[in-house]
Amino acid sequence: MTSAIEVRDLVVERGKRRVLHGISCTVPAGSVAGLLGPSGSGKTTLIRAVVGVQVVRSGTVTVLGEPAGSATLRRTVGYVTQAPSVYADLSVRENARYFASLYGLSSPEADRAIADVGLAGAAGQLVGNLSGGQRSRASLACAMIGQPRLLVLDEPTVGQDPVLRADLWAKFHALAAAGTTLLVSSHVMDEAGRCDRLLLIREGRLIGDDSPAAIRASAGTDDLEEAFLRLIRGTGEGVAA
Ligand SMILES: Nc1ncnc2c1ncn2[C@@H]1O[C@H](COP(=O)(O)OP(=O)(O)OP(=O)(O)O)[C@@H](O)[C@H]1O
Repeated sequence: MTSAIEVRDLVVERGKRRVLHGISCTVPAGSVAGLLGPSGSGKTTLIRAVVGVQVVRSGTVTVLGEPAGSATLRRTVGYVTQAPSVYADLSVRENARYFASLYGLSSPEADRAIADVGLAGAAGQLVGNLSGGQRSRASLACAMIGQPRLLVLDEPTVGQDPVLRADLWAKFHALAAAGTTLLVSSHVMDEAGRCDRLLLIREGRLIGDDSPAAIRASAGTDDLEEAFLRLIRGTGEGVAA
């Protein structure tokens, strides 16, 4: 098994507080890994460390065999933050074509990414006039254009309706089947169940790193939401808190 992400003993301080307390985990290449945990538990901080924009106190983060943040990873890691990073005064198509041009790619690739996120019908609209959910998908399309080997998505389905969420998850799995690795943070439990592997963080510590089925078994319930509550509260059967 090749790893796309390897985190070893990662300690991060933000402000004067320690927010990650020695996290170690591995994400296999070509898998969809879900990152879950209560608000403020450190998900975005871990994501920032993986994409190489977070100063770390100690430990290592290796991405596709290189130290996180290496210049060589710029073209191979795509990152979509919670705040959409597209130009409001350009149309969806103009945004996508602009990002395509940065990768030396052509218009058809940009148009394909727009269609992949279900925005073909809104391609001519100014991003500033889109709904929040449409804007997030425009941002996702721009991140997918360069066909990154690792796609890191911070809450990509917020504001999407159930049909679009299902379509996006189908797309994520299609990308994984083609070899892309996805690290996806989410608060939505039915989405957690769609991941190959789940990383569960509580107060800056990893308290679960397994398949959804194994997480259910370890918490002693078939209901993933209840399993998370038990693990978060430290009341699961096999909880390593
Ligand atoms: N710029 C910052 N300076 C100081 N502390 C910060 C900063 N950003 C985040 N923190 C703190 O770091 C901790 C982890 O925050 P992080 O954003 O990683 O959590 P999260 O799990 O992604 O939360 P959410 O689900 O609400 O987005 C929190 O206690 C937060 O207050």
